[in-house]
Amino acid sequence: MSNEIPAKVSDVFDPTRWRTVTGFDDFQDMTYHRQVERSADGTVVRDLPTVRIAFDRPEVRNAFRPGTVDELYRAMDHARMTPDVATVLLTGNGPSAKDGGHSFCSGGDQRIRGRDGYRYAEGETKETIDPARAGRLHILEVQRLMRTMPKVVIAVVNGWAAGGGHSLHVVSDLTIASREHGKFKQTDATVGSFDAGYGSALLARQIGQKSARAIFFLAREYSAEDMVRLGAVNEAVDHERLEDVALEYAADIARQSPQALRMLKFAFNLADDGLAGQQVFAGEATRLAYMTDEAVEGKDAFLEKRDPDWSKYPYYF
Ligand SMILES: CC(C)(COP(=O)(O)OP(=O)(O)OC[C@H]1O[C@@H](n2cnc3c(N)ncnc32)[C@H](O)[C@@H]1OP(=O)(O)O)[C@@H](O)C(=O)NCCC(=O)NCCSC(=O)CCC(=O)c1ccccc1C(=O)O
Repeated sequence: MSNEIPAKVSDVFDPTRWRTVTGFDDFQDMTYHRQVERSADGTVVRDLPTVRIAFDRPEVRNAFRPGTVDELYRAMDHARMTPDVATVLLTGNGPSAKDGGHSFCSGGDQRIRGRDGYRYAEGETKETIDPARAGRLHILEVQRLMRTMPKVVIAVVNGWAAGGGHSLHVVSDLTIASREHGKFKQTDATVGSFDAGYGSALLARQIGQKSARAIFFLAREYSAEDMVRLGAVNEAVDHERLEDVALEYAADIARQSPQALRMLKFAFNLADDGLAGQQVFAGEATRLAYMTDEAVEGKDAFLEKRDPDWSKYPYYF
C-alpha cells in the first residue's frame, strides 16, 4: 500500500487522514479516498472503515455531467462491495478557484442538457456534445445505489446543495452541513426539471408535506440551521470542523454491528420503498437464515439425495 499523502482537494480535507483509492486514476470529475491511520512518519498503519467520495468540479458548483455520474456510480459501487467499509462520506471539493464559492453539488450541468437528458461532451460547452451518444438521467441509478447499499451514506454538505445535488442529500442516510457555507435550494422546477421520486417524495416523508412542497414550489434558499430545524439535516457544524465531525460520525458508526446496521438501514427504507424495499430487506433476512443449521440441513439433504430431517427444528412462536 502506498504511503503517498494525497493532494489537498478541498479546504476542509486533511490529506494526512486519507489515501487515494487505487484503480480510479482515470477520474476527471470525482475524487475517491480511503481513510487511513498513519504513524508519525506518515507511513500508513492501516485502513479505517470510511471512504470519501467527492465532486471535483468546483468552478461550476460541482454540477454533474454524464461522465461525473459514471464516476460517482463506480466509486459508490466499489465502496458498496468493499467489505471493510462501513461509511461513505459524499461531499464536494472546493472552494472554486474562480470566485471562492463553496458547493456540495448543484445538480445536472445545464450546459450539456439535451431534450433526451444530459449529454456526453468532450468539453464544457454544448458545441462539444457527442451526437452519437444518447442523453442520460442516470443520477437516478446512483440514488438507488445509495439507497440500497448496505453502508451508511453521509452527505457532508460543504456549500450549495441545489437541484439534483439537493436530491443527493435527501437520499443520503444522514446529512451534516457547514454552518457558514451549507446552503440548500431546490431549483429543479426553476429550470423545468423535477425529481418526482426520492428527491421530493422522500423529502416529504422526512420533513412533512407542507415543508417539502414549499422547498420545491418556492425554490427558496435555506441555511444549514434552517434545515436542522426542519429535520432535513442532522447537524450544522463550523465549516472548518465539517470533515472532522463527519469522521466522528463514521467512528461511532464503526462501533456498531455491521449486520445490525444493514438490517436497520433496510428496515428504515422498507415501507417507503414498497416491494423493492421488502426485497432488499428480505435478501438480508435470507442471508441470516442461511447461517442457521436448519437451512444448512435443507441444502445438505438435497446434495445427499435424501429427505431433509427437520425434527430438530421447532416451529417457533
Ligand atoms: C447553485 C447556485 C444557487 C449557486 O449560486 P452562486 O453561488 O451565485 O453561483 P453562480 O454564479 O450561479 O455559479 C457559479 C458558476 O457555476 C455555474 N453553474 C452553477 N450551477 C450549474 C449547473 N447546474 N450547471 C451548469 N453550470 C452551473 C454557473 O453558471 C457559474 O458559471 P460562470 O461561467 O462562472 O458564470 C446556482 O449556481 C444555481 O442555481 N445553479 C443551478 C442549479 C440548477 O438548477 N441545477 C439543475 C437542477 S435540474 C437537475 O439537477 C436534474 C438532475 C437530474 O439528472 C434528474 C433527472 C431526473 C430526475 C431527477 C433528477 C434529479 O434532480 O436528480
